Amino acid sequence: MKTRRSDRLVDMARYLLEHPRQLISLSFFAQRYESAKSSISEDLSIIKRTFDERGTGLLHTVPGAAGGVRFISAMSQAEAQEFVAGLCTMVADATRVLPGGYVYLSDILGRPDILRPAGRLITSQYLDCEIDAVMTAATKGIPLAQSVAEELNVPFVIVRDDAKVTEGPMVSVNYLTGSTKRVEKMALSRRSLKPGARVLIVDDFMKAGGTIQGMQTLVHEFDGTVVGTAVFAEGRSTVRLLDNFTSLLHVETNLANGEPIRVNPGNFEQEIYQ
Ligand SMILES: O=P(O)(O)OC[C@H]1C[C@H](OP(=O)(O)OP(=O)(O)O)[C@H](O)[C@@H]1O
Repeated sequence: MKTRRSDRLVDMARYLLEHPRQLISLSFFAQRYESAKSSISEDLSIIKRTFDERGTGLLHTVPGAAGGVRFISAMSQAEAQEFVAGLCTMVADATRVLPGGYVYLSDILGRPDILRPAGRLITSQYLDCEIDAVMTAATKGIPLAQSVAEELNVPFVIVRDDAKVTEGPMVSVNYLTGSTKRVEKMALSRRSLKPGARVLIVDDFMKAGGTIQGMQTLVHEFDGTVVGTAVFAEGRSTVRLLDNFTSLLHVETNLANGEPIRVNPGNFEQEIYQ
């Protein structure tokens, strides 16, 4: 039975949002709603206009017989600025300061209402990048990595600080923790990444960057490519082992003027879209 336009628009928008970065042919929608391709094409124009006006994300059209449409999850500049301003206020709490320049974030990174927009904002930094997997280090980076992976519609892989029998054969690397100048080990199951995988590295917090650097080394052990590195927050550190990364927040503690904590927007690209 032919589906009315109003019903098609609601269901089509939901389907697109639930299948980000997947190319979906007009024939698929035409069969799903028993409607003509010309009607589907008009439907998609309405959805694209609304998504653009509301900052929902991008709807790319791929022309040709093998073409279709692809929804790209993204966050508009206005929404990003408002979201990060709220995070700055939330994190700028002296009781969050931990020894060694770390900050307690686990409550914030356990909230779906924060993880979802944080995943969209991080994803927005890589709109034109092809990404096969998200990589994070156990444990605190896992919720954020899952959110980013969901917005990219790709798997996320978890690097551990020790080999596990239950992970099968593993690839391990040693890395220098900049903060404590100790040599540490991290390992990833051989099954986790295909050779040549394009990987986005995500973590909750970066201080010296040793953990991130270790994950970058691991990606190269799989002959992979590091597409980018994104952290929820970067702390200040006398040692900084890498400088090419994206952060949502910049956190300073133990400030010279006796201020317990200062939180500002990180270095994420604000001119995302719109
Ligand atoms: O930039 P660096 O100096 O390497 O520090 C950032 C590390 C340290 C901390 O993890 P831990 O608290 O060590 O481990 P877990 O996430 O398992 O709690 C954080 O989650 C980052 O992964």
